Amino acid sequence: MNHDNSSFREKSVVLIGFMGVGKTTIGEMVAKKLYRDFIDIDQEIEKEYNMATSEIFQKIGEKAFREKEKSVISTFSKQKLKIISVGGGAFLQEEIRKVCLEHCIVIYLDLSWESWKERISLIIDSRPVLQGRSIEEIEELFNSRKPIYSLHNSKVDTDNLEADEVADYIVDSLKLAWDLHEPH
Ligand SMILES: Nc1ncnc2c1ncn2[C@@H]1O[C@H](COP(=O)(O)OP(=O)(O)OP(=O)(O)O)[C@@H](O)[C@H]1O
Ligand SMILES: O=C(O)C1=C[C@@H](O)[C@@H](O)[C@H](O)C1
Ligand SMILES: [Mg+2]
Repeated sequence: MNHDNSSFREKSVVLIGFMGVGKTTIGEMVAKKLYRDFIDIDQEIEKEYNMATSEIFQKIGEKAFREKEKSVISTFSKQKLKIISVGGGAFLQEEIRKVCLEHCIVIYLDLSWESWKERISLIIDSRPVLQGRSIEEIEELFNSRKPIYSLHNSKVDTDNLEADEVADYIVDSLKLAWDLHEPH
């Protein structure tokens, strides 16, 4: 049941999915195409602490990062007309799942393990959760995280798609959904 009275068209859009699936890259493109503000939750947290995520994990700890993640998402998800990329671990927290699903359109970016593996070198240095883990352990983490992303309004299979193709697909899907929800 939807408890949010704001019109469907004004709802913010939240992108979820495992680290490196492209939430930040694609979210920024979607925001540009729709003339909306883009909010990247990891970047908001980094701005608040004036530190990179790895440094926050090291100096302040993951627990504090997760608390901040919850409060930042809680604030932005209640605002209208935003395109929001959350961190890959955000949906581990029930309160975050709840607030996003209640106020926003949640889109899950899915990617197969085979395709994801090819991208690891691009992200390993800036993702503390991946550091010190073997590839087998990362695959286990990848699979164990899947159920948390199963709560969403829409899923996009991004295998074999360039980031801008995924962004175009999301924009087209949103426009269709907005038209369908238009009062007649
Ligand atoms: N569809 C795509 N095809 C190829 N490369 C991509 C695609 N989407 C993103 N990338 C690349 O993968 C890397 C990770 O992307 P990005 O930072 O957007 O992931 P993310 O989902 O925001 O990760 P995190 O949850 O850790 O914030 C970037 O180098 C980006 O250029
Ligand atoms: O998947 C995760 O647990 C994380 C993903 C990144 O977006 C950051 O939020 C942080 O590195 C943790
Ligand atoms: Mg990101």
